[in-house]
Amino acid sequence: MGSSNSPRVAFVGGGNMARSLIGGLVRTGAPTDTITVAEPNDALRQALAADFGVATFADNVAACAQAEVIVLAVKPQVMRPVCEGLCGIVQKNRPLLLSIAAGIRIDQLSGWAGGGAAVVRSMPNTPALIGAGATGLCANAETSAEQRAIATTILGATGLTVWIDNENQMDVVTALSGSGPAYFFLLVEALEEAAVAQGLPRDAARALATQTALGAGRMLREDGETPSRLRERVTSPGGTTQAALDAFARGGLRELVATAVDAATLRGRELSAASGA
Ligand SMILES: NC(=O)C1=CN([C@@H]2O[C@H](COP(=O)(O)OP(=O)(O)OC[C@H]3O[C@@H](n4cnc5c(N)ncnc54)[C@H](OP(=O)(O)O)[C@@H]3O)[C@@H](O)[C@H]2O)C=CC1
Ligand SMILES: O=C(O)[C@@H]1CCC=N1
Repeated sequence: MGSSNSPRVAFVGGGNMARSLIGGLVRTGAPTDTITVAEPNDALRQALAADFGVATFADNVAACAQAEVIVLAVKPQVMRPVCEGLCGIVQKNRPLLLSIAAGIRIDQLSGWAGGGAAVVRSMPNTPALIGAGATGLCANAETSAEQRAIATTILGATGLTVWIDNENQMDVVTALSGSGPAYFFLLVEALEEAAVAQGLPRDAARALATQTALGAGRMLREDGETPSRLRERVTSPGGTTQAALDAFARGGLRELVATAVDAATLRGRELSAASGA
């Protein structure tokens, strides 16, 4: 962003994910007077105003009054009343609705806001906080090419963006990259515990596990080789890595990962079903 034609963006919900997206926008040069935030928590409002210089509101409609884009950044469980409360302003001004909520479908968002709205459903992740996010996005037919480009700019300010054509696949995106950081954190936790159990001091175990995760992640992105080829390069025949990988295989690691992703995908579908049509 960062020009006089930056769109006016209102965030509804000023929690963790909204903070990371606002930070990305401000870092990449969006004028702070184009950003407003609605957030019920007084302390959060004050922190957002102090940290980013954006205007904050306790009232959702007031925050969205001038917005060309409304970023819906509340929990899935409160999305319905939030959209219903914005119905009047959406029908009057026809802003783009840009949701980051897990599970909630485009037709639900549009219907709750009175119908006919341009809607982009997206799924960012917490590395957005440090500009290393990964976001899947999906638009409905009412969304113009210009609005898609705006959505790409907003989410792209925090990292990689990937457009998904089939909305049904957004629950898989949620299960993969939305929840995914937690899977890698869990693996690092488990590696640290295992090394401590073998006698390594905790500080050393955490530092080595953390740097190994970073190094492996950078190789995945920068080396150009497939994950399986990179794994093979570490694995000397009859060596230590092979012994560990055999133990993972005996424990059914791949099947367990598939079961976990399936559970997260199903949970996304349950979240939308629980909110009604
Ligand atoms: N955390 C993650 O890793 C990811 C989360 N998401 C999605 O992002 C969304 C937000 O998650 P996250 O930032 O973690 O959650 P947070 O709870 O940190 O943020 C949500 C904010 O919305 C506020 N809020 C509650 N009700 C309303 C309302 N009626 N109007 C306006 N604001 C309201 C909450 O206030 P209060 O706390 O006072 O209720 C809270 O500050 C969710 O839909 C989630 O599915 C997407 C990708 C990754
Ligand atoms: O756990 C959740 O439901 C949210 C969505 C993806 C990451 N956190």
